[in-house]
Order: sequence, then C-alpha cells, then structure tokens
Amino acid sequence: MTIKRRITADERLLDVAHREEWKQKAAWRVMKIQAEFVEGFDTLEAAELGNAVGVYGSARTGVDGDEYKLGIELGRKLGEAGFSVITGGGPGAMEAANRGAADAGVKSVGLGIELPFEQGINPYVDIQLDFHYFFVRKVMFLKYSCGFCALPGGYGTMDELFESLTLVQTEKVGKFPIALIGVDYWGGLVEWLRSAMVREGKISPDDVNLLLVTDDLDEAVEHMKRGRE
Ligand SMILES: C/C(=C\CNc1ncnc2c1ncn2[C@@H]1O[C@H](COP(=O)(O)O)[C@@H](O)[C@H]1O)CO
Repeated sequence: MTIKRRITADERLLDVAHREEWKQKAAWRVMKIQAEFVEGFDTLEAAELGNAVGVYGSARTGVDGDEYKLGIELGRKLGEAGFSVITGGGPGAMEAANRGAADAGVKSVGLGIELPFEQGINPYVDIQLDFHYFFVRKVMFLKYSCGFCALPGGYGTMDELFESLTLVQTEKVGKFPIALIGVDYWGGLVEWLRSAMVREGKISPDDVNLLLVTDDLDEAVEHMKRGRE
C-alpha cells in the first residue's frame, strides 16, 4: 500500500522557497495560528482536567513489548493517583499511556498533530484535539500539565523533554517535576549531561537534578505529586 505524503501547515509556514506566496497569505496564516490557540484553550479549559501529567514517548513502541506495558502501567498509576493524562495522541508509548489512563477512568487527552503521513489518533483518547502546528501544541502540553514523564523515545520525545526542561531551568515556568522512566534507556543521556555539559560549564550541576531518572513508576508518580496545585 502506498501512503500519500501531504504538505503540512508547519511545512508551508517554514518553507523558504515560496516567499512571494507567503507575503500574500501571511495574515491569514497568523489568523489560522491564532484560531488553533483559541480552540486549544477553549477545549482544554472546558475539559476541566484538574491536575494532569503530560506523558511523552516513542511513536514506535510496539504493542507487544514490555515498554508498551510499562506505558499502560504508568498511565494507570497516574490515573489512580488522580491525574488526567495528556499525550500526543499517537501510537506507541502515547497510546499505552492513554490506555492506562482510560483503564483508571480518568480523562485521557490526545493532542494530535498533522503529519505528512496520516497516523490517526489512538482509540484510548477521550478528549481529542488536532493541531497543524507543533509549537501551538507544545504550549497546550505545558499549560495544562503540572508535571511530565518521558518514556523511552526518539527526537520527538527529546524535543518535548528539552522544551519542558529549558522552561523550568530558565524559570519561565514554575518548577514542575520531570521524570525519565527507564534507567537503562535514559542513564547514558544523563551521564553525558554531567560528563559534557556540566564539566564544560554549559549547565550547572543543579540543572541535572531537575530530572528524576527511575524504573520505579510509584516513585515517578510520587514525584509528579510535587507539581500538584
Ligand atoms: C512518525 C510516526 C508516527 C507519528 N505519530 C505521532 N502522533 C502524535 N504525536 C507524535 C507522533 N510522532 C511524534 N509525536 C510527538 O513526539 C513524541 C514522539 O516522538 P518520537 O520521535 O517517536 O520519540 C510524542 O511524545 C508526541 O508528542 C511513526 O514512527
């Protein structure tokens, strides 16, 4: 089966090849971005999520593996502790966390994103939003979550993780807790933060302490409680 690639809104916005077309349409695009913010805020305010945890993680995590089970367990434990769960609404680790949240009977949010190859929202989401722009969607994650858990993931997970981390480090947001689930997976990264970034003076030793690295889901959930209102 051939999957058709389509041009996304992000791609059109960032495209340098069609500057003339951009000049004519810039105002409309700004309004489209504005509309996406308004819809996001309206939907998520109306959803009354209470304390919610954002869960990041790989779109490629297979449904048959232990990592998927870990994601379900994390979503369920967060739910049992009274948190709503917000993910990217996609497959893999996102689906697992939404599934666990649905099992626990709490609100299970999917912040979907338009991609060149359509993926569709996972079936365990009960509050769904579909974004054209990654940056608008990221604002929603940050505004409606009081803490973040990152399951093993790739560039997308890294992007979301470091966006959250930078905002905490620079005190643009309060100190919300961030947990990296999976010592084997994340240990090397944290070691590198110490051996390269701290050693070279690019970050302070305390900046590394903004991350809890653990295999223990109960510890991660307890850590998330520090972000509760
Ligand atoms: C590229 C693939 C599937 C894409 N589907 C996605 N749907 C929703 N959200 C996504 C998707 N891909 C990335 N994200 C966001 O980034 C994180 C996962 O990225 P990673 O590179 O897989 O770590 C995730 O938290 C989402 O918010 C098929 O591979």
